[in-house]
Amino acid sequence: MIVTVTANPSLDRTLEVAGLRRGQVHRISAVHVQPGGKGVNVARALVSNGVAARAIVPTGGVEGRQLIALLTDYDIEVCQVPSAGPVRINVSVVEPDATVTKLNEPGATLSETEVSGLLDAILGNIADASWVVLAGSLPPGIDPAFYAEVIRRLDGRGIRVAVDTSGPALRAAVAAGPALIKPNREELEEVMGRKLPTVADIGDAARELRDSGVGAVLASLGGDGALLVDADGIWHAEAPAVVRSTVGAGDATLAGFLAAGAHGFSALRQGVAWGAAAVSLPGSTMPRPGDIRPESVRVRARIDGGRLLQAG
Ligand SMILES: Nc1ncnc2c1ncn2[C@@H]1O[C@H](COP(=O)(O)OP(=O)(O)O)[C@@H](O)[C@H]1O
Ligand SMILES: O=P(O)(O)OC[C@H]1O[C@](O)(COP(=O)(O)O)[C@@H](O)[C@@H]1O
Repeated sequence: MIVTVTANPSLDRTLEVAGLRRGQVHRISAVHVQPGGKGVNVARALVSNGVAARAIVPTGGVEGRQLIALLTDYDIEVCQVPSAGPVRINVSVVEPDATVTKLNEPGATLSETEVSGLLDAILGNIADASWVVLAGSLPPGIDPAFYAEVIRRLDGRGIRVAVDTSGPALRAAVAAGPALIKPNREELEEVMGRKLPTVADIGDAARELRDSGVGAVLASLGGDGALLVDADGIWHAEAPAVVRSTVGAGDATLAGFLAAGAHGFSALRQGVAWGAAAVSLPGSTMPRPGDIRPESVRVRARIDGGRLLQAG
């Protein structure tokens, strides 16, 4: 069982438009409304590929009820933590060249009681977990060290923790030594406090994080694929894709990596295959087995030191 925690879930509206122009009226050509938030997406990707997942989510308001209704389409065990404020709505605007503009709400403030309800829900629903995935931003009202606190509470219980978040929450989580983090390039640059223009720079940063106590770093690099540094080595992998929507691609990558054992180049291959499949699907649609092509992924153990990453 893989348990995901999404402290700040969302209803994701992906709008397809011919071209975004500030200050103009736009006619939308297609709308996708999907359950969202990073841990929710990881759980959707896992169950879509036959891996058992439980999603822990605070749910409030009409939007929370809609989120739960949309999740009934998936075979996910959902653990709801009642909250007074509504689940946020995040809007992504996708243009024909696959440029994505994301408008993410902060989310409703969680009260102290709701935060301790969330912590209790996590601690009470992980006995059968091999992995706990702490994913996405924290809503207002939660201490940025919340994920770090969960990592410390799970220490010594034989449960591995993966973290996919950003900013101060990621920095605090890194200091608590999780088994795995899945930053994208921007998040990694933020945590390192420096620019990382090349694949080699990403590898150096990932090694430094491992030296500081993080078990493994799976850095997703958009069109440049992903780089893994774990106890056994370093690999870079990428796959060609016809890009339609990148929303949720990082979540699909993390799900594929965990589903494949979360270790070494074969798990990296699956992660990149799931990410490449996700970008070819509309909205934040998670790939199913028929969409995923691990044979199209090229994995290298030698890092092309000078290779500049695409502008992102
Ligand atoms: N333009 C692209 N072409 C091919 N694959 C892509 C592209 N953008 C993203 N991907 C795939 O999706 C994965 C996750 O994308 P990324 O943008 O790094 O994550 P996040 O969604 O977390 O920001 C990448 O590792 C890659 O496999
Ligand atoms: O919690 P955050 O950082 O605001 O991100 C939430 C958004 O990220 C997503 O999980 C998509 O994530 P990625 O595109 O990074 O994989 C959306 O479902 C959601 O709207």
